Amino acid sequence: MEWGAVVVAAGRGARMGAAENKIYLKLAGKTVLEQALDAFEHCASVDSVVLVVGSEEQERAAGIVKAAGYRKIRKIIVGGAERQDSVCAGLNALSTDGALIHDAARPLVTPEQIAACCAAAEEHGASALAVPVKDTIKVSDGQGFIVETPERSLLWSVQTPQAFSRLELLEAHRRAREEGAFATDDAMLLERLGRKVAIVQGDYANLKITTPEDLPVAELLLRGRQGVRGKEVQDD
Ligand SMILES: Nc1ccn([C@@H]2O[C@H](COP(=O)(O)OP(=O)(O)OP(=O)(O)O)[C@@H](O)[C@H]2O)c(=O)n1
Ligand SMILES: C[C@](O)(CO)[C@H](O)COP(=O)(O)O
Repeated sequence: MEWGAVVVAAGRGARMGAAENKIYLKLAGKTVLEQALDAFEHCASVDSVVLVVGSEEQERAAGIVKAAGYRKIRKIIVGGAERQDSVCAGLNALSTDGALIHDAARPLVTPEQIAACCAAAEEHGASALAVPVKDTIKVSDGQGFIVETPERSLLWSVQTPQAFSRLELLEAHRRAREEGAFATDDAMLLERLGRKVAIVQGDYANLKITTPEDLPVAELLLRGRQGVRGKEVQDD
């Protein structure tokens, strides 16, 4: 199957509290956005990429893409008010049968994880990268009291990339819009239609840059990888 990726970067990064969109912050010498795009550029399963950016940020993103020399980025388009709107805009701009959805805010994704999501979606119809939950999770009553403790062995913390048939995901987005459903990820839009989404076990390191304390952790992990790659080159 031919795979295209929608990389969504049109958020504001309000929880980061930085002066600019968090995806333009630097991590290990590159922007968060470039770290994420690098993985898609280096993944043999991916043919093309649509980058979805904020309305004021098209020029800046185009500059970054040009300077980095990415060959797979076909379009840079403007996103919407919610992540769901940005993904939908990206899906409409993509032309491949398979659609990978990825948050630009996850700079630690690897080409291997992307390829694993494509393979699982080819086998099962749809897939999402996820890691088993480490903490005990509580459900609250919304007023500060615990009401329930779900069985932890069944809980997964879902990440991106998530992989789908492009037309099936577009249809799920259309249904969600029509029915006023709001989802924080794309797997949820298929779940609500009773479709199966396979879990691909990922890595705790594929964190989402959300709040300021995520930055030093991601920097350390990325520098560690660069160190390993540097050593591999020396050993060759
Ligand atoms: N309208 C939006 C909202 C989010 N995103 C993207 O979706 C990803 C995950 O969203 P999140 O981490 O919530 O990013 P922000 O919305 O930027 O953060 P915040 O909620 O703190 O403002 C990010 O890559 C973000 O750029 C997007 O493309 N369009
Ligand atoms: C899709 C996602 O990365 C899964 O963990 C996440 O839900 C997106 O971030 P948001 O903070 O919920 O917008």
